[in-house]
Amino acid sequence: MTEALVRFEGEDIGWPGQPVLSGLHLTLHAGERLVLLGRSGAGKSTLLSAIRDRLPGRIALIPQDHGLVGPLSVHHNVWMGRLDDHRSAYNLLNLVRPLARERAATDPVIAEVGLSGFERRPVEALSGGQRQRTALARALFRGGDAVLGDEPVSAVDPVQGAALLEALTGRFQTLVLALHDREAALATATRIVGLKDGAVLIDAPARDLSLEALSPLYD
Ligand SMILES: Nc1ncnc2c1ncn2[C@@H]1O[C@H](COP(=O)(O)OP(=O)(O)OP(=O)(O)O)[C@@H](O)[C@H]1O
Repeated sequence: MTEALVRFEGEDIGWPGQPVLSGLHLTLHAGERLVLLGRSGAGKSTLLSAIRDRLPGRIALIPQDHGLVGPLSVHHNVWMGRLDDHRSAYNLLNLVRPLARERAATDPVIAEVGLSGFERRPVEALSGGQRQRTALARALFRGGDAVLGDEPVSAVDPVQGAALLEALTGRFQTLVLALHDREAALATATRIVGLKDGAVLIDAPARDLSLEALSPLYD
């Protein structure tokens, strides 16, 4: 078995006095593609943030609200994925006027998510799906040991979503994603954790599961 990255051993996860998941047992290993499923409010975001708090190494995040800066361009938002790799004077310089080398660095990931031509467009002038793709490009640009994504392809169509999930699996060794699309989950995950009624109802290799096997999560 590969290295254990995060371990929960019978813990309550949630807010003080308000556990969302009680007595959670879960171990995340390097190289896993873990997809969290469950109805709205089941605790997927809560578990993602608990995993994020403990995950070692360089992590790329795709938050549910995208976490973009509206008045800034697509280039700047993507480039912010590597803000902590540079000194602040350099960052300020690129913020005032994007440097050719930084544009050359972000252009390929912007193209990968299908946003070529939108590099200079302020994010606030984009559609919901285009914003989501910008957040995805930022994670791809950041790179790292793992990516955590909260509904990272919810605003794009299934074909585009499948291509974007493939881009993530190609870029990161370890993935933890909350998804609502069960077919996408089965196609992407090595392991599926299904949450229901404050507990883990399903924890199994994706290859052993089917759409039918997932339906009790949504009853
Ligand atoms: N800041 C908070 N303080 C207290 N309770 C919260 C807070 N945020 C969420 N909750 C509660 O925690 C539970 C789980 O929410 P969570 O956002 O983890 O669910 P989810 O499965 O990600 O839902 P969705 O699919 O709608 O995003 C819900 O009952 C929610 O009301």
